[in-house]
Amino acid sequence: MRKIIVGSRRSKLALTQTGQFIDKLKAAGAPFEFEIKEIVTKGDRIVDVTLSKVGGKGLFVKEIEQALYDKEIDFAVHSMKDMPSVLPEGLVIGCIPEREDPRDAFIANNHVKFMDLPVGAVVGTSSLRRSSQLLLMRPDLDIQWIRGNIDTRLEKLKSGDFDAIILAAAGLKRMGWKDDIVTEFLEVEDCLPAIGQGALAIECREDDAELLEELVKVNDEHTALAVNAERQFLRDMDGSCQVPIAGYATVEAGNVSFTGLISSPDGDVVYKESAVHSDPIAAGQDVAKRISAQGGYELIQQVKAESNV
Ligand SMILES: NCc1[nH]cc(CCC(=O)O)c1CC(=O)O
Repeated sequence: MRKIIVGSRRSKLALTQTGQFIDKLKAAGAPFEFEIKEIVTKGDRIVDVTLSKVGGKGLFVKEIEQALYDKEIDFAVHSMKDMPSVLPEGLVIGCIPEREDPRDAFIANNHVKFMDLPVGAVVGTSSLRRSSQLLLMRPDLDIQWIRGNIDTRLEKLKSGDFDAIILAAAGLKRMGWKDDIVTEFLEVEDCLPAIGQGALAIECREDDAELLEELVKVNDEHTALAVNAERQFLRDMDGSCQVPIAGYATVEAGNVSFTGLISSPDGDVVYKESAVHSDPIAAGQDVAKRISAQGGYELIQQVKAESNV
């Protein structure tokens, strides 16, 4: 029996996601043995500065992709939202399993609801996408950067450094946290998720036919269509971490409904558009085109030039 080496980051969430995906493959009857190989990425080593300052998406995947090239691993389980919009030559997303909850979770001390937070309350997030959308609803809030894994962030909340924090619902749920620790799930209409949020990307070599044949058995059609629309938007907008970018698609009766958002880092300028198409690529492109026509693309180029990426 072929032994498949699975690459994973070392964080608890990454290892949990990887273990859960391997269980799914086994349940689908994949005729392999599995071994997990832990890989430390640049994103894991940088803990003292805001990630958006040190260079965009890809921080969590580069070393893992090198290990795929070097055949040290056979596939890797990534959070889709950490994946750059274009994959390097020779590597593919072998499948996209069913998506977890795509929403952001708002967690406050004493379970004070978001709109009931006192004026000037301190909210912890290290995502420009989240901060710009939260400030649209509550311009008075004091957004402070927070880093670390889920446990660390919950600890910092409890210690009183923050009145509230925002975490992806998917991470919490995969780690087995019950809904009752969440004060409220932010609806996608109010806080549009990161592109691919809640979904996983299973990345492998494109010539590994034997593995690909098993991976497609746990592909989720609806999730894959939705993520294709979202990532087309990401590609067309030339997104990077410096610019708040969000997007979320759903699939119903063969149609993909996609909403995309771009905003200035301070959240003062926001472009948000939706489109429905049977083709996910067309849905992503349509929204990108409309946002670009309003000035969204220039906004991205301007922010990039200012930050020298
Ligand atoms: N930004 C880091 C990150 N990358 C993936 C997840 C987990 C959620 C997911 O799979 O979308 C998280 C944590 C978070 O944003 O709270």
